[in-house]
Amino acid sequence: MNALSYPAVDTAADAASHRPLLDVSGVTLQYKTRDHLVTACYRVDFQLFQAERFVLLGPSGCGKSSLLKAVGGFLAPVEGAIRLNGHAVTQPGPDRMMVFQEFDQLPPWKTVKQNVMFPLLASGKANRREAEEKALDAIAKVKLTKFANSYPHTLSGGMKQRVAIARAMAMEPDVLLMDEPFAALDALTRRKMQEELLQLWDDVRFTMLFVTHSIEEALVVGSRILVLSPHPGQVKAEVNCHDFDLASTGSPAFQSTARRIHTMLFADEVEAQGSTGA
Ligand SMILES: Nc1ncnc2c1ncn2[C@@H]1O[C@H](COP(=O)(O)OP(=O)(O)OP(=O)(O)O)[C@@H](O)[C@H]1O
Repeated sequence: MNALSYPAVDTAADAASHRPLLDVSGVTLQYKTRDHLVTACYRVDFQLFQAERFVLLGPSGCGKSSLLKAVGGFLAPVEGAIRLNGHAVTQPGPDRMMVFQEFDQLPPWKTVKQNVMFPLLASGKANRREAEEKALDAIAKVKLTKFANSYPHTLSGGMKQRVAIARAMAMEPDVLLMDEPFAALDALTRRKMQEELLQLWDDVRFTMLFVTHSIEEALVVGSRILVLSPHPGQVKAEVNCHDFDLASTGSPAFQSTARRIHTMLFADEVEAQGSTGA
């Protein structure tokens, strides 16, 4: 921990009374390829509490997506443990729903409503009537009621991402996992989606683990940020940023925190280049 580190909760008493929803402890993730063993991240620790908006921030290749996959149960740690509600994560489950960057994550032959209903039905979480009710409710929350019977190819990129968010939210997961969900959108739409996500959070108070490599996006959408070093990712610091939103991007406090994170990431890049002789 360094000067940018803050406690997750205000007092030791608070800490004792709050069990983390998600506990990632000493997690190392690796990929075995035919020729190499790639270490994606090394001994990463973080804890996520109910209704937090927790952001994994770091340069390309530092293992952010890999960490999200591991929390999703798609990639097993070679070292350390991941616990959700005190239980070891060993496989994917409906308690963790993922939203990806890609616009083609929605089957094109299903309407918006059918897309949102699908995981509810496939997981057995709801019967058809309940699934329809939950789907329409989630679709209304992302302001797409008028498009409930439209097909994905008739929607804009931003609208497709709202459907993907509605589909995940309808499952009422313990944690919503978001892998750079707005990265492929144009700047204005991205900003609008960040605003809508924060409104949705105000309304529903879900728990979110959000991956980005944009410092500004991390500060806007997050309540807490885990800053990771370059490949293989290691925890650099935790930054408390729950006071920031889109309205504060021009404020001196926002700008100075953004600069401090930038310096931290950039210093790492220089170190990494130095160590490889680049
Ligand atoms: N399926 C895979 N097989 C082998 N190596 C992989 C695989 N997926 C990721 N990696 C490697 O693991 C490291 C971490 O990748 P990861 O995608 O988790 O990083 P990231 O921080 O999400 O990057 P980006 O911001 O570019 O998406 C990288 O070196 C990457 O090349």
